[in-house]
Formats: sequence, structure tokens, C-alpha cells
Amino acid sequence: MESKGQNAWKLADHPKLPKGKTIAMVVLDGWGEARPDEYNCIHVADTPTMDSFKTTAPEKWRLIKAHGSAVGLPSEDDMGNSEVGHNALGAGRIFAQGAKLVDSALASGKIYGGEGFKYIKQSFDNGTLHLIGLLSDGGVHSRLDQLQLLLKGAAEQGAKRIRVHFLTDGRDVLDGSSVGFLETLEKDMSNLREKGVDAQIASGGGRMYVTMDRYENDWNVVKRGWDAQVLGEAPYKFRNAVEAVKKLREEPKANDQYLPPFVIVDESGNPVGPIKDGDAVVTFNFRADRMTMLAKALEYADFDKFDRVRVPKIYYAGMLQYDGELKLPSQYLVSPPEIERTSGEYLVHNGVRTFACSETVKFGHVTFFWNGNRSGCFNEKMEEYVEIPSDVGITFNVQPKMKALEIAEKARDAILSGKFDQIRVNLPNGDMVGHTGDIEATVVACKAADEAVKTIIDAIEQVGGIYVITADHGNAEDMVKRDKSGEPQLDKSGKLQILTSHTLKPVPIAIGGPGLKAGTRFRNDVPTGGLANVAATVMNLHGFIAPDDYEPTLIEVVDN
Ligand SMILES: O=C(O)[C@H](O)COP(=O)(O)O
Ligand SMILES: [Mn+2]
Ligand SMILES: [Mn+2]
Repeated sequence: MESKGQNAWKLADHPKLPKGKTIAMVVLDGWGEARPDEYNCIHVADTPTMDSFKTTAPEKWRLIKAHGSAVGLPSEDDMGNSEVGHNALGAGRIFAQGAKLVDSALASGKIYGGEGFKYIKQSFDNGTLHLIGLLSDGGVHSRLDQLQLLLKGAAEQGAKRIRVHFLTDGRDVLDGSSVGFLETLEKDMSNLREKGVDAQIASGGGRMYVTMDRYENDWNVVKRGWDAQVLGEAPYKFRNAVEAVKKLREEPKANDQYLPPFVIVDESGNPVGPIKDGDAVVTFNFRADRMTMLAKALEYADFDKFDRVRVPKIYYAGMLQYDGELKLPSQYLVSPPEIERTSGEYLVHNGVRTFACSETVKFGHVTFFWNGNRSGCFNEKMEEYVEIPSDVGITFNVQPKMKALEIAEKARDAILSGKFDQIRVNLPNGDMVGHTGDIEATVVACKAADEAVKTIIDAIEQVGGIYVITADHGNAEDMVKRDKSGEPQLDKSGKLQILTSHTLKPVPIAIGGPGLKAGTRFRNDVPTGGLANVAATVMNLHGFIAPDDYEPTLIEVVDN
């Protein structure tokens, strides 16, 4: 717990709303509002509970912004994502997020003067600089233009030998776009070579199969990456990265997200870029969740999640520090947003007992991201965080119901137990199944999430509580790429272009339940409200006024 005087944490009483109500705070992951057509899986699915909020109590239902500047992203063309969405929901304020901070550090050149860069620079005379991360312009975990600037900058700063280990995306961007990104990267590498830098692509693989697991769901994913990137070992070997990706994509059902690991080899068949003693490594993703596991493998002396075989003595830095509590990694190129005084921390100091739950693949969203990229509880006596193990080694279109029922049952039991004031869950279905691009499965996923919401609000009904149902960004409500007029776009061969990514759409928020004081409704003077306005709203429903610097509450209480 931070050493701030207890008084500084004290929240003022809300003049009209009582304390002590049990509040269910439900985040439907990847659930936006879009036009109702056949590619809107939420519309197609049977979702009577979510529909009823909008139709039966329109004064307690509205849309809020979940993308672009509303969540601290560089531009209005940036779709929302779980990290920035849950950060905003939990922190109640809008912080300039990783993408933006890296942009300015690169633009000003400050990145090269920082401690992190000085640290990796120690390898430049005799070692190799390795850059590992997601090759994408999705702007969710990383951005290609930032990698390009970093490559150029590192060479100017004296890096003589550079190796890039890339992960193909197809999840935040269209499937197949990896080839174009790689061609751009290859061109940059060849420009560097012309300038006398020994620059090469060294290994690759699909993000969901290689390296970018999260919340320790499946360490095999990270191991596959380690073998290719550090040891230089992989089931596939190629002389050229573009050729590698093109070839591997020819396999039936192959896609960017799940490409197998491969290494690039020289004319003698030796890998061109294993990581060795004295080298430097930068993981160039700015987003934390899917880099933390690799960061642990690269940084921790004591590590038992898989056999690393060889542990090179390296200078390792993250693009950002990924975990503020664990201080992981200890070296980083850009300081992360300082997301402090989150609503979770305030509420714990004001006697609100909290239960948070999701399944593994989203567990950190309602804990780590919610609490400002900080792992662990603020106060173990006041909080309980429950993780339901996710299925491992499958794509979630195979199991579209995921653990929605189990999450809802845990939430229900926590609500009925009377032991908690806030029960917070994330229902992953719309998002995780939406990312597979499987429309039929996503429809099933949306129905399952709706049923879970029903279970939770039924329990709230029983205890006389309040519910707040919202989402972190869009996904399942639009499964196709559209042209400017909003019509589905076809590719060159006339095929529908499936959208696996999030969207720019707003998300719904609904409040209700028997504990909601009569006259409570959404204000109409915060029309541009976004996810960051939710924290103050929830604090009100717990009977408190939010701190002055929080984004304004969305609700008011009118006398009937
Ligand atoms: O990491 C992922 O799965 C996607 O890139 C973004 O999805 P999320 O922001 O919903 O986690
Ligand atoms: Mn999400
Ligand atoms: Mn997602």
C-alpha cells in the first residue's frame, strides 16, 4: 500500500446515494454498438438481457467512447483495447498511454538519452542488438513505424550488428498483412546494410503460437519463442523472412496469428541471430500483458517455467516497464504512464471489499490493468481475486462459451455471500472469439456472455444490489472490413475481408438493480463521456464522491 496518509485517501460522502450496496461491475470484453446487420454478431445472437437494458430503461443505458483520445491513444483512428480500456475504467482519468509516450520519446530523441538506452548501448561495440516484438501497425501492442525509427536511431547511436525477431499479427490487423509489414522491414534492414550496419531479420513466428501468451496461460508459447530467438532453434529454417512467411501461409488453415516458429539461416545453415553473452535485447512492444512472460524469462536468474537451456548474459530493456509492482523489466527505454490513485485503491481505503474474477486470458484485465498495471491486491484482507483457468492450446472458436458460466457462477456466489461490496468481472467471449474471425462461433460467444450477465443480475436482484454493465471496446459487433460508406469490403479475389480486430465503436453502459436509488439516471450534460467516466460513477454508487481530478460521473440523482 502506498505511504500516503490515510486522510488523503478519504472520499467524501455522496449527498444522495447510500453506502453499503452490493455492486456488480461487469465488463463485456469486445462488445460495441454498431449497425445491426448480419456481420454484427451481437445483433445476430440471442441476447435478451443486454437488449432489455436498452429497451426497458433507456434513461439508464447509454453509449460511451472507448477508443482514441478518450482512452489516451495517439489519434481518433486508434481502436480501443483491453489495456487502455481497463486502465481508464479503473483509474477514472485519461493517461497518455504507451503508444503515445513512445511516439514522443522517439520524436524528441529523448529515448536515446535515457538510462535504458545507455544500458543497452554497452553492447554496441562488441555485441548484437536484438529487437523482439510484434510486427504490426495495429497500435495495440506495438507499431511498425516505431520499430523503424528505433532501428534507424540505434544505428545512428552506434549499433553495428542488429537482429530483429518478429511476431506476425493478424489479430489487431487483417490476416495476411504480415507480408507487407515484413517487406517494409526488409527494405529498412537493407538500407541499414548499405550504411555498413550488419542488420538482419533473425527469427519469426505467429504471435499467438510464439512468445505472446499472457497471464501465464501457456508457457509453451514463450518457450517456442525462446528456442528460436535465443537458441536459434526452430522446426523451420529459411534463408529469407518474406519467403518464410509466404511459404508457411500456404499451409491449409495457416494464418498470421498462429504461424509456427522459424529461424533465418546463413548459407551454411546456421541461424543468423541467436542471442549470446554481451548482446542487448529490447522487447519493442509497449503494451505489457503479452511481453511480461518473455521479460521474466529474459530477466530472472531464478526461473523455472521452462528449461531455458542457455541463459545468455545480456543487457535487456523493455520498450516500457511492463509491471510497476514487480519493476519488470528493471531497464526500459520509455517510462510508462504513472497510473496512480486508481479507484480500486481508493475504494479499499474507504472500506469497500472487492471480489474480482475472470478466466486466465482476461484475469489481469480486471486486476492488473484495472489497478494501473500493478499486479497483486492493495489489501489482501479487503480483496479477493479469483482466476478461473482458461483452456490451453485451442483457438476459442472451438469453445466459444469459454468460461463465461463459471465466471458468472463465481460472481453470483460472491454476491450472495455478503462478503463483498464490489464484484468485478470480465466476460471474454465477444473479444476472444471475435479475434478468431469465426462469425458463427462469435454469435455463440455473444449469447454465452449475455447468459452470464443474466446470472449476475439475478443475484444482484436477490441481494437488493446494483449492477453496472459495460465493455472495454468493440469487437464482436463488426466482423468485416468496411469501405467508407460502411459497406463490407471485398479483397482482390472478391472474398469478404474478415475483421479479426477491435473496432472504433462506442460501447454500452447500463446501470440498474433494486439497490439503485429512485431518480438515479444518466446525466445528459456529459455527451462525450467515455470509459474514464465510469470510475467516478461507480464511486457514487458506493456512496462516495470521486476525487476532483477524476473524469466526471455519468450519473445524477433527481428528486421524484
Ligand atoms: O492481445 C490481444 O489479444 C489483442 O491484441 C488485443 O485484445 P485485447 O486488448 O482485448 O486484449
Ligand atoms: Mn478487451
Ligand atoms: Mn481483444
